[in-house]
Amino acid sequence: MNNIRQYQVPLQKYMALTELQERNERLFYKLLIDNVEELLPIVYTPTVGEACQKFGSIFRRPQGLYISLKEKGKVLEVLKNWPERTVQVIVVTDGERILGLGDLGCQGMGIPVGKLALYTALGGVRPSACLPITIDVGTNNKQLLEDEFYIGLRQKRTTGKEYADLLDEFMSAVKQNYGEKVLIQFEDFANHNAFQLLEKYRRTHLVFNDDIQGTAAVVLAGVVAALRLVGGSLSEHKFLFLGAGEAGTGIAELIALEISKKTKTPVEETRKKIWLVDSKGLIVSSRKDSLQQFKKPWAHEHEPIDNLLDAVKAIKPTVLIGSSGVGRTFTKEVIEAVSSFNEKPLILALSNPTSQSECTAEEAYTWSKGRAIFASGSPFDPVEYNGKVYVPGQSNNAYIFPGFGLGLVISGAIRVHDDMLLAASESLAGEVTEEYFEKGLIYPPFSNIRKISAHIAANVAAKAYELGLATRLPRPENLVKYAESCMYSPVYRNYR
Ligand SMILES: NC(=O)C1=CN([C@@H]2O[C@H](COP(=O)(O)OP(=O)(O)OC[C@H]3O[C@@H](n4cnc5c(N)ncnc54)[C@H](OP(=O)(O)O)[C@@H]3O)[C@@H](O)[C@H]2O)C=CC1
Ligand SMILES: CC(=O)C(=O)O
Ligand SMILES: [Mg+2]
Repeated sequence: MNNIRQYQVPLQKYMALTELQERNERLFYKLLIDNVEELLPIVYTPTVGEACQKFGSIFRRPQGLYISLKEKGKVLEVLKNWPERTVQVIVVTDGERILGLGDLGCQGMGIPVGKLALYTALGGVRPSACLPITIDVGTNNKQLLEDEFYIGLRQKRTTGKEYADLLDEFMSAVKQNYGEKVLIQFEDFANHNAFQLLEKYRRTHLVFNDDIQGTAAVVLAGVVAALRLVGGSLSEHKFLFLGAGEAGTGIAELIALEISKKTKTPVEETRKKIWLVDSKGLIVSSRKDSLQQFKKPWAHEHEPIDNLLDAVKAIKPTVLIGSSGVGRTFTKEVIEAVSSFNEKPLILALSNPTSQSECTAEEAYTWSKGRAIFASGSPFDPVEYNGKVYVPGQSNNAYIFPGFGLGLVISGAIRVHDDMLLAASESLAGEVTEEYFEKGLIYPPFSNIRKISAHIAANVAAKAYELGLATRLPRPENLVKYAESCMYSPVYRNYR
């Protein structure tokens, strides 16, 4: 840590940690686990975003497996080149929507590598059982195509049948090589592929889309926890999203599902509490014909509104959620408006990395005159306002996916079910105790994450057994203890 702390520039810390991960993996994980709050912003958002942007020029050795269009017809052979035979979790991207930074092509590899480092450090999945994969179908990022250090295919993205065929070959090869119980986590695909891939493979493979499903579980947990501060039940709140893509509609759907289950109301009804704004304005029924499939359920009756501020004034949400990938969109006027009709507005600025956050923590607290309950996708330091210190929480799927994946792995689950997401979410919400509420936090600190992950894993595994989706039989009696016993720890053996 002393060495890492010598570096002033976060990207240099990232590079030093990458070298450490390659040189002494056990020490890397020991550092990460013991200093999780300090190192998370380096191996994960925001620094991992910068690392992906500059990936070509900081590249040393491949840390994951690249599968390119050139390998069409040979994907199984390529998979067999990976030296580990037992793989439990794959995180795969095609690099088209890296955080809120857009299409970074092959340079998106930093994301699967970073996510899997968290699978090990936060969720205890053995490093050797983690496989980062980037599928290289080209990039539409002109700057990268012209960059002499770009490491990927120098061509525009392929789409349509060629794309679908490569993905299909990949999905079959993974199952053939690693069996039915390997978890495939889709990460940072653009939404025009993400929803289709999830829909296509969720009945045949153990697949999980972190941006749609993991984000949904973490946000639902934060909102449920926040209700203890704000008051009211979930069904009494009104939600407005800026951004109606994977994160926005994924969260909206899980909230609607939870309200539906709690109030025994059809989900078609509970969706009416939730409104979304996209780049064209409020999603309303008059736009229905031109909307992408995943937005259609959110097209409620309302006159068209083309901007967020007017939507806030018209809808009067109690919860405002940013999932647009565009920074500084929660302006002073927007935050003042939402604070004018809420004693304690709940404001979540989910977009990553920090540069894309809809507002800063300081802006949220200052413009709401210290009344906002605020959390963000990338971390912000505590803020002092009017002599009081406010500690913003981090609303990031990193709270969910490591424990969620561990739960699937230890139960030998063969499919993901929405009820497992609700189970993970409930478990996380239950970890927020009074001492955190007093600081305004709606998530527990990451320093407790391994314990939290073990509880999430146990809850998810319990649900897998209940649903008949678990294959590890008999069911362990104490699932928390069992989860803990399965977790990798970076300790050295004692030799006599
Ligand atoms: N905190 C967390 O754990 C997570 C955070 N994220 C972050 O959320 C962001 C979005 O991700 P994701 O949902 O996958 O992305 P998508 O591309 O799927 O969705 C983005 C949405 O934002 C809308 N949008 C874009 N620009 C504007 C604008 N100027 N005004 C209003 N709406 C706009 C888009 O509109 P249109 O449809 O019209 O193009 C689209 O609906 C990213 O920054 C990502 O890092 C994602 C997952 C997890
Ligand atoms: C956190 C995450 O998954 C994202 O920003 O895409
Ligand atoms: Mg993501």
